[in-house]
Amino acid sequence: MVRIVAVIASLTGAGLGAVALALGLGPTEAFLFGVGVAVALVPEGLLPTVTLSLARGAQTMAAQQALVRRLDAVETLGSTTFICTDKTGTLTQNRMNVVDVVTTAGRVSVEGSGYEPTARLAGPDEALVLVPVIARAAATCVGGRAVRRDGAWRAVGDPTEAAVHCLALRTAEDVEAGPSVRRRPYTAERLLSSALRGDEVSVLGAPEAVFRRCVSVPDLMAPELVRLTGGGRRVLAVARRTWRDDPGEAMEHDLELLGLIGLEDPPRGDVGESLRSCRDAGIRVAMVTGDHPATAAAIGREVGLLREGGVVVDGSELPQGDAELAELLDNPAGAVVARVTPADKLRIAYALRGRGHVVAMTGDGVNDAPALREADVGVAMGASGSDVAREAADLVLLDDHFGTIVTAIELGRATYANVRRFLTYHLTDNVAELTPFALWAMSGGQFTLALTVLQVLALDIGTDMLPALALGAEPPRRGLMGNRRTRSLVDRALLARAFAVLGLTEAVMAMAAFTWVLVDGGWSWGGAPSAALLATASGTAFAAIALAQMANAFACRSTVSPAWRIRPGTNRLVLAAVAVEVLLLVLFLGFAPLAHLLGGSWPTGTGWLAAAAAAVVLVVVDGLVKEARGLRRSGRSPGDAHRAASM
Ligand SMILES: Nc1ncnc2c1ncn2[C@@H]1O[C@H](COP(=O)(O)OP(=O)(O)OP(=O)(O)O)[C@@H](O)[C@H]1O
Repeated sequence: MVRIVAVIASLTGAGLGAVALALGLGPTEAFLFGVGVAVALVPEGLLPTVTLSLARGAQTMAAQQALVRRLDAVETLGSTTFICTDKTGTLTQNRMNVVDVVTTAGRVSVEGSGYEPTARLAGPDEALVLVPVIARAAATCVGGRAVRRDGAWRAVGDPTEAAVHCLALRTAEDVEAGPSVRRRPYTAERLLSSALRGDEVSVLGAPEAVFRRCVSVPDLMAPELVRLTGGGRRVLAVARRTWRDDPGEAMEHDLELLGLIGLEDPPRGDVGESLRSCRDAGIRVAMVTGDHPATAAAIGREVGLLREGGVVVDGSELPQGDAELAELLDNPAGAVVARVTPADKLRIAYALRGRGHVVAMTGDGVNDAPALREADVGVAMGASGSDVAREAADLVLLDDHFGTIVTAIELGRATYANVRRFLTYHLTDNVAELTPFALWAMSGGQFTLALTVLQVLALDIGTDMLPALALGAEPPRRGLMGNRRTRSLVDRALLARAFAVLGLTEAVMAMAAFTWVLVDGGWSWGGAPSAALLATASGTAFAAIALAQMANAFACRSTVSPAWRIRPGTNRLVLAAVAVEVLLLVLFLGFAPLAHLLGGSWPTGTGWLAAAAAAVVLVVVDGLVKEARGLRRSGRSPGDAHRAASM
């Protein structure tokens, strides 16, 4: 954006310089005019202010466990309209615990805490005797472990696997005993893992993947699967066979089904609240998970992601066309896509972007990298994700928490609102700086030029810089997520306020102060004032703009509240910046060598009064416009008025 402004400013400067030449101004004066226009239009302080504001946003996010890997992601985060999130670990705690075992002779419930190897088992005797067999076979397939460390039992490796190992510790003896194990680890493509110990093959995996490989599936398994998944359990099926060859894919067929294991993974406590914030902000959320559709739907309902009328779809049944896919997921009552593959995730990100959404997509696996790159904001898990996913991401969640994504979006929005604040502030100044050059040219040089190019630079880079930076640090307003965010940074409302209200007032007041001092000193239209009179009048115009900008710093803190209704102490940086601005103004006008270089001298008493009036009038005009707009809004809808109150 800064580059675009610079190009427009240069072209406008060159164009108007040429017009001035055509109107009869001498080449030197026309050139001076062109340079003045260009310098006045370029908000020289904007680039560092934007960069520092984004950096500050990134720093605040890091303190909230959200690590931004690219600075511009801060702004993109604030624009997010769709979040595609994992389930396990993001919406849930990823603290797996086996609570159900279904054997071929009936079901057994397991009551144990965390990864502790003690538990109470309840169920029919003929089922209870089968639990150790299932647990041992399942544990053979996994590398994750439940271990005692620093006095507590913890998961080492994948929590699902650690919970399976823990079940074996709770129910079976000599879990590790026997010949060495050759494993085929779990992959999301196969949805299962297997192991060969001696001549016995054990297979553990998603029920549909294991059932397909079994010789037969006892009748009780299908309803038990529905019961378990409907209760939000992650379900693993366990099967076995005898094998006297090398381990490989072939051994994972013609299996005997031993049973099902149901794991509980409680939702994170504050996910419901984060989801409500998303809804208030008009952000859609879809769960995109590798888990079973019924498990995912149950968790979705429990946390409030999926409501009446929401959609649940299996990854293998996604619509072929991208437009239909995006339309299906863009559901205000929530969407769940289960048994999803990395390729599905890539398609989902692509389709939703095609529908105009700004998409944040979470991912942890190596294969998630393309989807993370396709999304506007790729979000990787810092605690459990792979390095490849982190490399591909724009945002890394240090705590894997869904709430952290929402906090990052909120902070992104706050940063975005701040960029709009200081943009308004800078643009106001540009109007006031451009006006003297425009009047001078339009009058064919009859109206004396009020500002020098160096004075314009002193305003842009000197006095304006710190208040703009302070506006970039405006603390987030409560209810910010309730605001529908404007799509573009510079919209009609911002331009109208900066140019037609603030800029116009500041320009009129500065030029009035300048003319007042000139006329008071004996100048009349078309005449050339003495050098001393011009310097005093020019110093007055300079002071009027600088003082009006001090008032503007307070006015720009809000787009709805008049400056007199905003408590100054809530952004002390603005107070400090304005104090420095006063010192700079005194230096620029009172320190003779500098004042001489810039081309303006210390104003008279009436000059100072006229300059101070610019500040007062700017705050009053801005405040009255805000009050009038507030009245109009509350006349229309009280809800709108409340919603708009945050920026
Ligand atoms: N270590 C494992 N061994 C065998 N099967 C497993 C293992 N881990 C998971 N599964 C099965 O594979 C399915 C998908 O699990 P996976 O961990 O790949 O999903 P995910 O995409 O990481 O889930 P989420 O999006 O919720 O984080 C599970 O429902 C489970 O049935």
